[in-house]
Amino acid sequence: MNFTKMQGTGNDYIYVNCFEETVEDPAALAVKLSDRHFGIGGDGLILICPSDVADFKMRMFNADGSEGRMCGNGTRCIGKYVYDRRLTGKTELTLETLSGIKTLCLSVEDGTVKTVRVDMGAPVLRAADIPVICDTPEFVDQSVTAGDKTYRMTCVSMGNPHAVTFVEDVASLELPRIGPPLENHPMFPQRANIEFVQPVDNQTLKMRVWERGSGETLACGTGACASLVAAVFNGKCRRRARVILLGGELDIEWNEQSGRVYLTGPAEFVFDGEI
Ligand SMILES: N[C@H](CCC[C@H](N)C(=O)O)C(=O)O
Repeated sequence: MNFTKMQGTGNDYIYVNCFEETVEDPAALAVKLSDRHFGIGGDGLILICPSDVADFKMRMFNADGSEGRMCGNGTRCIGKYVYDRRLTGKTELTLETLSGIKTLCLSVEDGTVKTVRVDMGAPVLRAADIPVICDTPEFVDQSVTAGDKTYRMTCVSMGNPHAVTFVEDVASLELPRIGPPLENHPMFPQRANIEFVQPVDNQTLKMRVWERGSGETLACGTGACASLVAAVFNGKCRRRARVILLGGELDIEWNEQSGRVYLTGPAEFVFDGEI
């Protein structure tokens, strides 16, 4: 089977073109191939599939084999893949995901995609829809105790669940220790992606992420969107900001008129291979 390794701000996935390949058990394949010692190595597996309702369809699997409902960095890489590999000549695409149809706008230079702007849709804050188990309609700036610590968290869904907490210094955090108790907290019946955000100024956020099913990744597109929304809700930044991640930078805008979040960033090929 042919595969392509790609990365968006360091969030690296193994991509399989399911117009040409058939993947019988994607969950098991994601676990096997994501292993950075015994497999190809990646944050998970992404299938590029035909769609009856959009130009293409994405299925995304975390490194633990769980299927995610949306992947911002992954959508940008799919945009680059399908344009550069001539599966389409369009620079405005629709992509079917488990969290609805997303629109991608490809910026092309010298015949290849450099950056992609993704309409990520409107954020969801209703607790029951994230989902978060709590006794309030939304979960904004409320306490969560996990392990030996209590955090002030704001929960947002971008089609997948996120819990955002604001910190003084992201660099000092030990995510492998503090991430799992939050990811698996009983208040998150479907687990959650956990973002640690250090506001730099009202247009710049630093962020690290402990991802549901993949652990710490160098970037998380949906997490950057959730972080921006949470920062606006908590009065920590304007509706458009640069999010600085370990793997690079993303431009996130929560548009006031439309209420929709836009994610803009790079996408890169790493290598092609066959297994
Ligand atoms: N890295 C992805 C998010 C993966 C989310 C996944 N960990 C889950 O929701 O289970 C992104 O760029 O949006």
